[in-house]
Amino acid sequence: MTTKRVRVHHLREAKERGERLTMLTAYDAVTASIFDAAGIDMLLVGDSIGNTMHGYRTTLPVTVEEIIVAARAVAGAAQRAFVVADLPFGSYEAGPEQALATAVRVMKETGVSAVKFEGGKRVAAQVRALTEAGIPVVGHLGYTPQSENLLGGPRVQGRGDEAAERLSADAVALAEAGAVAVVLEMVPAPVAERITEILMIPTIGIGAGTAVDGQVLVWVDMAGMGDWSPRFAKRFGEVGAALKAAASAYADEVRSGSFPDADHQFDA
Ligand SMILES: Nc1nc(=O)c2c([nH]1)NC[C@@H]1CN(c3ccc(C(=O)N[C@@H](CCC(=O)O)C(=O)O)cc3)CN21
Ligand SMILES: CC(C)C(=O)C(=O)O
Ligand SMILES: [Mg+2]
Repeated sequence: MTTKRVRVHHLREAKERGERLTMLTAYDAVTASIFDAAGIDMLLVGDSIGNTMHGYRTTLPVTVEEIIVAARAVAGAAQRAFVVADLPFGSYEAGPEQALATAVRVMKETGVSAVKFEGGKRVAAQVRALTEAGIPVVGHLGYTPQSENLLGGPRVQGRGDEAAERLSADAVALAEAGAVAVVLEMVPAPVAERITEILMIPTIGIGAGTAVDGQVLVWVDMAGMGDWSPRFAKRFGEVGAALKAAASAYADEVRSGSFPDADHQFDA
C-alpha cells in the first residue's frame, strides 16, 4: 500500500494487479480521518447518511445540500483516500443536463474525486455526459435503495438467468459510457464474479461475495454502532458499546464530583 493519494487510474491498476480495493462510507471529518489513517482506499459519502446519521427511514429524502456538507468535510479530512459522493434521489434521473448540473455543483463545492449514482442503461447517458465533462463516475447496480419502492424492498437482484443477463448488460453499458468502477449491491456471488470477469473496471461488492475487485460497507454497520445491520454487513468491532461505556464513565464521574480533577482544571 502506498501513502500517496489514491487517484482514478489506481483503481484500474489495482484490478489488473489483483489487489482488492477497500471502501467505507464516511459522513464527517472525524471518521474520515480515522478511516484514511487506517489505509482505507476509498471513502464514500453515501446517501445512507440519511438512514445512519439523520434517522430517515430511507435514502429518498436526502438532499444535494446534505451530501455537499458531508462531502466537503470528508474530502477535506482525507489525505490518501479516493473520495466519492453519492448523488441523491431526484438529482440526476431526469437526464444528462440535470446530472451534469448536480455533479458540477458537488465537484465545485466539496473537493471529492468522483460521484456515484444508481442504475444501469437508464443512466448511461448521464455517465457519458459527466465523463466527457471530466468528472469520474462510479456506477451502482443490483439492489439500488433509491428504487426500493419499485423493487419492493431490499431484495437480492440478478437471480435467474434472465435477471443475471440484464444485470451484466447494465454493467457493460456503464463501463462503455466511461464509469471508473461499479458497486454491486446484493447480487448473487456467481453473478458478481461473472460481471467482474467481463469488466475492465473494478467491481466493488456489498453483499456480492468475494470474487469482486473490492468491498464496501456502511461504516456504522462495520464498526458495530447500531443494533441492526443488513445480513451482509459483518461487525468488525463494538464501537457503539465502547462509546456508550465512555459516556457512562463520564456521567458517573461528573455526578460523583471526581471529574474534573486537578489535572483537568486551572489554578488561580
Ligand atoms: N446501515 C445501513 N447499511 C446499509 O448497508 C445500507 C443503509 N444503511 N442504507 C442504504 C442502503 C440500504 N441497504 C439495505 C437496507 C436494508 C436491507 C435489509 O433489510 N436486508 C435484510 C433482508 C435481505 C433479504 O431480503 O435477503 C437483511 O436481513 O439483510 C439491506 C440493505 C444497504 N444500504
Ligand atoms: C451502500 C453504499 C454502496 C451506498 O450507496 C451508500 O452508503 O449510500
Ligand atoms: Mg448510496
